[in-house]
Amino acid sequence: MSDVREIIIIGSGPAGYTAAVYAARASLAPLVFTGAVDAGGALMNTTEVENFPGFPEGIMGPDLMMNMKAQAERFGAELVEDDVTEVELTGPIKVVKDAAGNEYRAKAVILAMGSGYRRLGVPGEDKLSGKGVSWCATCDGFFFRNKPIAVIGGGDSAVEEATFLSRFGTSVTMVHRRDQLRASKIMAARAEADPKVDFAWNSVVESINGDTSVESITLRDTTTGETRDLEVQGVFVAIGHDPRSELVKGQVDLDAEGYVLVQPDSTATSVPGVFAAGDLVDHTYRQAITAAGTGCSAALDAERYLAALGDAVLTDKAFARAE
Ligand SMILES: Cc1cc2nc3c(=O)[nH]c(=O)nc-3n(C[C@H](O)[C@H](O)[C@H](O)COP(=O)(O)OP(=O)(O)OC[C@H]3O[C@@H](n4cnc5c(N)ncnc54)[C@H](O)[C@@H]3O)c2cc1C
Repeated sequence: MSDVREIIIIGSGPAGYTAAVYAARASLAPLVFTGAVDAGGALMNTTEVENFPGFPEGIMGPDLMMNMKAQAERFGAELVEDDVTEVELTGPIKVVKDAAGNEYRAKAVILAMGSGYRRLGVPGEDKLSGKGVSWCATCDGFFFRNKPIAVIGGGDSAVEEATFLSRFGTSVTMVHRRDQLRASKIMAARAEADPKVDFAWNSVVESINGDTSVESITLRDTTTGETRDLEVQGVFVAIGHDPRSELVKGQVDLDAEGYVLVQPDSTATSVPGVFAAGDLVDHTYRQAITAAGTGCSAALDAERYLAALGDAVLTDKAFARAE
């Protein structure tokens, strides 16, 4: 059993690193898989983070994540900069395999693989990401004060983004491929009643244009095929999220949209010894601070689970001695 660790954490966003800080400080020597390409998580792709408590002047996303990494390492977390490609979670000893073909075992696993914002996949989107293109109005809306904005999408979250952004922008154009919103009636009515929100119906984005920042988007009318440019300085893409739960599909319970299900008031999944945190479980808030919060909870839940396992082993030994 010597090569069996106490705890393995998969993911190095705010959820994974916070879980690592707590687990390391509890002397559980966590092994953290950071991911090969996305080490540090979603905030590595953003500029200023202004709403994470403790940084009154804001902090650059990559700096915040480097700080979290350093804090986890300071207390003894061990990092593997690779993707986990396979897991076997059902038994009492969990097996985790990485892309390099190494195999690791642990008594508890924390899943913190996050979720990916769906991208439009059009020219200009990658180049201007963080330079006018955003996936998070709560995070970035403030930067578009008195500027024209477009929100792409027609569901509840797109409407929520649009009505939130109308506080800041001079105008907010909702670009939707259909001729009416997909959002619930009450949400749609809210957008329609907002004097700053207007609509580009039957429209899809062909490209996002600008050299160093967004200057316009090119829209194509889905009924006539005609294209036109719309001058905007902010583009918020709100066409959905996909939790990165493929790795554990079929092993832990997921909801219909693929988010990992946890028990009420807990981070425990359907499998004993497996906990989940951050955007991987979160339909609603999807913020760095909420991910960090549930990362903390997952480490504390795992710590209690391991302590109970230890108690069970001690009790078994005591019974064995008495027999
Ligand atoms: C552009 C942008 C700007 C944002 N700005 C803000 C902001 O200003 N304020 C705010 O509060 N929130 C912001 N957010 C939201 C915030 O980034 C997320 O809510 C938060 O990062 C979620 O944390 P997480 O740890 O759950 O997941 P993530 O940060 O997504 O991290 C997931 C981690 O899992 C790893 N991973 C995934 N699969 C595997 C695997 N198979 N093996 C190993 N590792 C794996 C990835 O490499 C990554 O390290 C922003 C998001 C984006 C995209």
